Amino acid sequence: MKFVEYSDRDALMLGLADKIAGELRMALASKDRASLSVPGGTTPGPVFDSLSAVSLDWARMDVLLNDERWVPETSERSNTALLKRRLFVDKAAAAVMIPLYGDAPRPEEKLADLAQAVDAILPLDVLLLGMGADMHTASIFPGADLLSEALAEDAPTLLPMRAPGAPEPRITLSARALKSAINIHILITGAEKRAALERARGLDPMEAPVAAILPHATVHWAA
Ligand SMILES: O=C1O[C@H](COP(=O)(O)O)[C@@H](O)[C@H](O)[C@H]1O
Repeated sequence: MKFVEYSDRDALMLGLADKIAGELRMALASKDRASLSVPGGTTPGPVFDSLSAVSLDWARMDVLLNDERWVPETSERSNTALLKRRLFVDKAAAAVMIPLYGDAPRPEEKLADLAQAVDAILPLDVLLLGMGADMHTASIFPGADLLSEALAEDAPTLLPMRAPGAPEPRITLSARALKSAINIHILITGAEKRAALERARGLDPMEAPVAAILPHATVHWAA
């Protein structure tokens, strides 16, 4: 694992957006289309704000979430709605969104269709992940019903997920799909998540799911 500490959160968000933009530019220089997967939640909004204003050939970009809460876009918990509000604006509005939600009561009903579109763009060129203080990443939670399936080396690309700490069903990229990304970054802020990260480094992914990704990732942190 690589660890980069920034002087403050503004420097973190700007520096990380710049790093990601550079990696996307590199990817677009050598092929027709490139891909970016991003987290939802409360942390990455400022990175999206910066990225959305970057001059890139966004029309050649496929963008998807790492995971989604199984709620419609009208819900304030919808990661898709966050992405549309903060990333798919300005220059980045030209990017193609690969959805992780479909209108059905349960994720299982849409899983095959959603997975087919994600499989078509793997491996991801750039993966940005978040992490919860409980050491979950994407929607791979400690104690989740399909945790061992999501961590398996032969895991499917997408899994439905239900966990004690998650109020609604989720859909998530598996650890296999995440780890296959070419450039992997994890964004965390604050003392609580820094301590959780240190704890996760010594734990098995069944206890600390983010540990499955850490050896492949650069972690970006500011207090
Ligand atoms: O529920 C989620 O949580 C994690 C962490 O979110 P944060 O609010 O602590 O930044 C996020 O990475 C994930 O995509 C999201 O669905």
